[in-house]
Amino acid sequence: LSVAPPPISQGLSRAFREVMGTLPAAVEENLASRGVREPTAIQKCAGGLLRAGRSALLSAETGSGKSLAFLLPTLARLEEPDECVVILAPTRELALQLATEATPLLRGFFAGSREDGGTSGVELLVVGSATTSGALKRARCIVATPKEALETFSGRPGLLEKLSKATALVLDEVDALLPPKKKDYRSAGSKERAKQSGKKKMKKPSPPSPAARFVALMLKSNPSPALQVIGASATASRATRDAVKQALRDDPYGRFTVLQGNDDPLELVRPGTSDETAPRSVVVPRVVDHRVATIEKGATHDHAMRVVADVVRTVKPKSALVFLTKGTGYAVAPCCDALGDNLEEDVAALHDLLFSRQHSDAEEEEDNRVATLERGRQQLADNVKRATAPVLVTFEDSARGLHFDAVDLVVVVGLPATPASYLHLAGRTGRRLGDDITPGTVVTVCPPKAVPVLRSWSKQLGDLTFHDLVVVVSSPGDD
Ligand SMILES: Nc1ncnc2c1ncn2[C@@H]1O[C@H](COP(=O)(O)OP(=O)(O)OP(=O)(O)O)[C@@H](O)[C@H]1O
Repeated sequence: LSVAPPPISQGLSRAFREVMGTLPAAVEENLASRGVREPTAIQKCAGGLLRAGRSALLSAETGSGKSLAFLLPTLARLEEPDECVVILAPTRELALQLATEATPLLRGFFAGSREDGGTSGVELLVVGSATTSGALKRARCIVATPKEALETFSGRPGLLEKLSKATALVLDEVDALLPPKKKDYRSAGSKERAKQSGKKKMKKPSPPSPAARFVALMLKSNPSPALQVIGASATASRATRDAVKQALRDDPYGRFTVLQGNDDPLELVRPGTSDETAPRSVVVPRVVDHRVATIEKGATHDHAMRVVADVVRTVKPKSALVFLTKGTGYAVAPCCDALGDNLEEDVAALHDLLFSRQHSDAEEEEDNRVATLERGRQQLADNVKRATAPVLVTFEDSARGLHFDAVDLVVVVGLPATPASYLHLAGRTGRRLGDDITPGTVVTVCPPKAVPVLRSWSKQLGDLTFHDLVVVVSSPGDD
């Protein structure tokens, strides 16, 4: 099976231009090659606001184009050669994807200008990436995971100077970077009794996360009144906004304080409703079909992968992503081997596909590093588009924000940690391809006891229905 390329757009619609402004021809061409024509709902809601330099949190369903919604306005606002946009992402997989997405756009914005000089201007700061201080100082877009960003910039005045020139700080998958505080669900009575008996556990406050510390470092280093802060996530909520505001509270320049009578400095932008108090709608497109299949409790990874192989043969996907949840204790490599033994299709660890080439050239020259990034991504795209159905295996933690055109089956092995985790896993399918949203199936493979728990999340997940998957058991080679 081969995957149809996204339909070639006939050029951007008037609505898109109204939302995103006039874009250079090279940017338009790049968008056209991706089938972009009309703005998505979140792009419509957020485009004008972000172009005007406002800070905001973007909340819209998975696969709905949040990345372009923040990339286009922020890159378009870069003017001076030393200005830059800093993007934080919780995983290096997502950081790599964002850097890859930003590269041609940035080139498009600066094509022909003297500073282009053959480099993309996008620098990636993740474990294993090779970057230099010189490249970071010249970068127009720095994409990083929080720990690596913190380690690179802390205590280095030469580089902190670069942060002072940032026009925007983007926190992609913001609720993973700055998780909302857990609520204390104990009743008032039980809290009072615990207080009186003196038994209330004095919980040590946890130290600030690397993301929170990087945000603080950035605010301290950047005195610009125009610094824009943008967060994005399918599961961004008012609680997320409170968590972000908490991180912005100590801004030494007081830029994110709500002044009476003024607009909120961090608007929560959700398409479909102007009422922030309205209940959350489903955040995975309705075209996604949710199913369950069972394995024995405590099943070995061999047994679990035999069931996953049956699921793949039953659904017959173009491409599948298999997520191993933490609770299973399964490791990726043995699961890849076991699945490979049970399937004819190629099975690979997502991590190997994304990063194998990256590691090999730690000393590469600057130009080559950009090429390496693109090659890695191209390799991935080629693998996913091959004639056989590739099956990629990874941990649940690496799911957030990843986009692969061809994935029409997601297999979740074990029960995800929370309903929100389920949504981010499920949301790897049913994603936008040109003007359409491709349908997909999500199958959770878990012990029978976990099924009622999954079904009990149905309401929270926007009234999703989990049907049983009738698995066709067959052996490799059967037709
Ligand atoms: N206006 C558009 N028209 C057509 N395709 C688009 C448009 N905007 C974005 N896309 C494409 O939609 C796909 C999904 O976009 P993106 O990865 O930004 O989703 P997302 O909202 O960030 O999802 P998630 O919440 O899962 O991270 C990408 O392939 C992107 O190129």
